[in-house]
Amino acid sequence: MSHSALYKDTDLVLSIESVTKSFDGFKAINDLNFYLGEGELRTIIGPNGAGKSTFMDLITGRTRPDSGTLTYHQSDGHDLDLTKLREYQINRLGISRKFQTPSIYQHHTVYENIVLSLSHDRSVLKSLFYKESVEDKEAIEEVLETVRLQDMRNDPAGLLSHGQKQWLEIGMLLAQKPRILLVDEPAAGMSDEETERTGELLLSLEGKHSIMVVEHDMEFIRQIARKVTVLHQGHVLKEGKFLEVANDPTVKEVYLGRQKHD
Ligand SMILES: Nc1ncnc2c1ncn2[C@@H]1O[C@H](COP(=O)(O)OP(=O)(O)OP(=O)(O)O)[C@@H](O)[C@H]1O
Repeated sequence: MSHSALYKDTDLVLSIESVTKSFDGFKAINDLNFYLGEGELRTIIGPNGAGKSTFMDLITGRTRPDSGTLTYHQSDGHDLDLTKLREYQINRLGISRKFQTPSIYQHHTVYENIVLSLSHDRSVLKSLFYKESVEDKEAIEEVLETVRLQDMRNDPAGLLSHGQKQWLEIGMLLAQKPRILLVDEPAAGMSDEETERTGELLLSLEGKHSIMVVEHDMEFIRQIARKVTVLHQGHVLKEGKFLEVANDPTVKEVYLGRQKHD
């Protein structure tokens, strides 16, 4: 690709250019251009139906674009065309997604859940016989500390609060050391205190992973906002700092105004 030298200089992990995706003739994603930097924490907002989920689906290979390019810039400087890869291959490259509903093993302890996520074999039974290496143990300790679940390590995951379950799942993904982490409405259903802690957690990941957070809660976005991307009708309407975006008349009209009416 002619641009790759430029991309390396600017330390991008992902370049999305002119991407369009239609469902039954309706453009859920319409000429989307988007760039994600190494280690950046990006928030994606937009009204219902703006195309946020489809956008995430395109990155993870769950959905294929009709046209346009999705380029993953590997740390060794080589570019990969994500549209040519299957979902599991994209995941193996280090692109992970945290869905809203946690998929943890309720009857296993917090610690075991992280061990399970570390093992490359997908079978639960085999994973339980998986013996962690010294490095694995260190990595697990680091994850437990990051998600602040050290004291709950021996508790069955099913006994955790809603917020703690969400953090555990983020921890399970972190144990796999993703380069890009996509997080879908992490604060949904959380108490104010849990929401704030989730914000602190995401902020602590900045610089270590490239993170994209899709979120609706404006207070939460204000807490974690660095660069904010506003999606509208499958296209980037505005990108910038929280206040720039929040005070933009067009954004207010399509997003904030509509939310007020809702
Ligand atoms: N598989 C599909 N088949 C048909 N239409 C779809 C499909 N997926 C999404 N759409 C349509 O594309 C548009 C964008 O949907 P998408 O779920 O990506 O938006 P969103 O921003 O995530 O919305 P929300 O905030 O409500 O979750 C919507 O109008 C939706 O109805």
